[in-house]
Amino acid sequence: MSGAVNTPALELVDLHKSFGKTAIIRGASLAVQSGERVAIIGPNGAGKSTLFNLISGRFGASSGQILLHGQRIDGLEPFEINRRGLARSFQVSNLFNRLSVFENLRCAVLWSQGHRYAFWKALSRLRDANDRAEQLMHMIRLHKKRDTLAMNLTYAEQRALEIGITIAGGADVVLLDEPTAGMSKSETKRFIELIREVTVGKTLLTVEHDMGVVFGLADKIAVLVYGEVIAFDTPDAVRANARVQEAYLGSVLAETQAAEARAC
Ligand SMILES: Nc1ncnc2c1ncn2[C@@H]1O[C@H](COP(=O)(O)OP(=O)(O)OP(=O)(O)O)[C@@H](O)[C@H]1O
Repeated sequence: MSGAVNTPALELVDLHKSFGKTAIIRGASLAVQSGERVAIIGPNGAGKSTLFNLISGRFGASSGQILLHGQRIDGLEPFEINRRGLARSFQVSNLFNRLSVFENLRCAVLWSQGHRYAFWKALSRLRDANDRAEQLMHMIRLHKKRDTLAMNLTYAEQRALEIGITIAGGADVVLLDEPTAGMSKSETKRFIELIREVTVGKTLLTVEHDMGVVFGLADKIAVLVYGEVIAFDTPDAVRANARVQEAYLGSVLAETQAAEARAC
């Protein structure tokens, strides 16, 4: 055989998770290559959020392995996984509402550098953190809101700030949980562009219900049904996959088309 085999940026190997006697993740396997943008889709209750919680270390797996760049991360604490280069978006509630955009970003940068308990001592002298926060603020297009308190931002701006905080530490594998949930169509469109820009060169995993976002953003789609990845392929291949049609996508696409027809 010729050609080197690339180590996946993120790999799940026969992952299982049960809550009590109930098996939720039932042998999920997935290999995501560096730089790929992957959307995880599946019916309600399929285990998508649970999978994110396992990958980010919030839940421990019942069995199986999770590898980040070939190194096992299952069993590590969330902050250890974060320091190894995997970041997960939190919901808007993770923002410091009474801090400004700039201060939120600077806190995130300092935390990622391990200044968690000392950041108040010499903020103004920490030039690197200030520079990085400025850079992030431009990336997420909130530089004109530099001194606005997080609580006074629009919802879409808060979600952008949340993404800035997520990538503040320079993680190269980024997990976003329904990044456009609650946004209008035009906000969603702009937000997809923003996500594309800020994740250039990174590996991205999103959990997503909105098929417009899925097909607009993802290089590959992983379909999770009853805790198993039943398909992992390009959007076109997944759309054409008979098993996916039967288990999930057929009904979702029909609903989407019916909703669009009603809206016309
Ligand atoms: N901490 C927990 N304890 C017990 N059961 C849980 C826990 N977390 C999730 N579950 C159960 O696991 C199943 C999968 O939930 P999960 O939220 O991962 O699905 P999902 O695919 O993200 O669903 P949705 O699309 O509706 O958000 C559900 O039946 C849920 O009730």
